[in-house]
Amino acid sequence: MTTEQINILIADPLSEDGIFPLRQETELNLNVVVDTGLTPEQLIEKIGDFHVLLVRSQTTVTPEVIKAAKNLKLIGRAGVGVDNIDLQAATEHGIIVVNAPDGNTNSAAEHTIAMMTSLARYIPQAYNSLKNGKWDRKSYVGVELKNKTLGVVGFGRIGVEVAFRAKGQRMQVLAYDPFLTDERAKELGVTKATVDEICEAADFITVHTPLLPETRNLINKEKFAMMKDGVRIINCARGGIINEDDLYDAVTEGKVAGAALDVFVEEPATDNKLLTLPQVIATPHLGASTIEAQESVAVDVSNDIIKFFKTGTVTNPVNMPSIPKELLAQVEPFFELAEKLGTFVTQLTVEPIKEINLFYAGDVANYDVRPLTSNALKGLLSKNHGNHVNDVNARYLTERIGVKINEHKTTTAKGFTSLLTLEIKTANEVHSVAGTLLNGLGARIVKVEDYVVDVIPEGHLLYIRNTDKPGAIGRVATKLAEKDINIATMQVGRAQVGGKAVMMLSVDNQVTDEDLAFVAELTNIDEVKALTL
Ligand SMILES: NC(=O)C1=CN([C@@H]2O[C@H](COP(=O)(O)OP(=O)(O)OC[C@H]3O[C@@H](n4cnc5c(N)ncnc54)[C@H](O)[C@@H]3O)[C@@H](O)[C@H]2O)C=CC1
Ligand SMILES: O=C(O)C(=O)COP(=O)(O)O
Repeated sequence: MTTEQINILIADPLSEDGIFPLRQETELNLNVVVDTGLTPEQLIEKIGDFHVLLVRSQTTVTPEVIKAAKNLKLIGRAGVGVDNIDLQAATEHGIIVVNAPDGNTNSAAEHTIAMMTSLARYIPQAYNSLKNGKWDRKSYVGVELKNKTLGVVGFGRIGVEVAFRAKGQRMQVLAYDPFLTDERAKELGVTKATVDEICEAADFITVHTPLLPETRNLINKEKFAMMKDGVRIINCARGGIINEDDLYDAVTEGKVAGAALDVFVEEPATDNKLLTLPQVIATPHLGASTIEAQESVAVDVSNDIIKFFKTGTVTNPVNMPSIPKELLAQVEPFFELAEKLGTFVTQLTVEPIKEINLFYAGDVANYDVRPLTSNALKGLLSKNHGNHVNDVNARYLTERIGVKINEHKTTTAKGFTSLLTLEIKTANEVHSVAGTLLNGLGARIVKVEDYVVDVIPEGHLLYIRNTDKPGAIGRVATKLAEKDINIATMQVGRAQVGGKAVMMLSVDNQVTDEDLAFVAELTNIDEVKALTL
């Protein structure tokens, strides 16, 4: 049981029913603080005490917030879009970001359909008019959805659900998504199209992509120019996917008959010029605002927080690869071994590493080995980054310093069921270490450089390279005894009789390379290194 207190800051309004997993958790010592509506300065001041930050779309998690977040381990987004969170800064600081991608799909899709129907039939305008005492039937003659073409740009969870519902309205659906295959389009009963084809053919266009550099201004002046006169536009995804100035012009010029917007470049959007246009109907980012969606996203993100602090893994990571359960079961036993190999090999050199080669051999090569590589890199970087390196940032930090990472797979493992070999290259040196899992006995290092050994990768080790001449082993043992360094186990290996050899000793207490200078001076000893795993 973990007793250390985990402080959780809920900075945006979350469903109280949805956070019940946090409230009722007993194994972890969770301290949940709800403080919504903080200014950016207040958040920066406050965040240092917290291990978890939970947000929706209102709170912007800037690099400054992350810099001030000295204890932060996890940022939870109770919803889909993470464009309000600086993922790069989070990754750099080893902070895992999780979201709740499934919980609000229905609500967002239903809201999109509600907006499209309202747009087609002028419901908000007519409502306003009637509430203002007018019985005006002439101004609000709408269009039917039936037999119209809906273009869906971004065919992920929400896009697909919108398409299903639109088909229920007997609309034809054109869909664009870089990942949409012909087979899937056919299976879902939609026609695959490009964005340009959608612009040319659609009567209604709805966007459902994330806001990314590639999707910002995806629908712009050029795209409006391609559209049919009288097209209607819906955005329940993110402000900025449709260029707001270009939309304003297209509406005022009469190209676009109307637009329904739930999201805006700047929110709260009380001062947006689009809202002055009678053809534009709008809601204040309400796509996910239903009892059901809010409960669901809060439950999902709460469960991921608990899972993270109990197991170190999460279900919905945003800035690290998600490991499916089946894969995790296969590769998790190798995590520690991979990390130890990294910790081991990095201590064999003082030169900067330029290239890392990971060789996966045998059974393990049948799986996605990227999580193992992350663990190996974590071990490798630990010498310089201590515990600031983790699964989230290990690959990022390695690549940032310009180190090349190569993964190689082969099915033959030299007699082992699975064998992991880690090789590092510096400007002048190449070092390698290999390890395996022995049935029932755990991890073993089985090869260091070219020498076959059998070493448990833990504790304090001495790695001694020598020439295979009588007396070398005895001299080392005697010298260590003189200095009161107790040998727990000892392994020797050699490439050939009388040639280069290696001794691997485990000792009871930590020693440094300096403590061992006297060993290096012994006859036939070439190199001595103290390693801690
Ligand atoms: N208004 C609201 O309250 C809500 C808004 N959203 C927003 O809806 C959007 C979509 O959410 P989901 O469907 O759950 O996400 P998703 O990840 O399931 O789908 C997004 C799709 O966009 C596609 N995409 C990426 N780049 C693209 C490009 N350049 N062109 C076309 N498609 C591209 C992806 O391949 C993916 O299939 C997100 O921006 C999310 O933040 C989500 C929930 C509620
Ligand atoms: O999930 C999303 O991406 C949303 O846009 C929902 O935002 P919200 O949590 O309602 O602020």
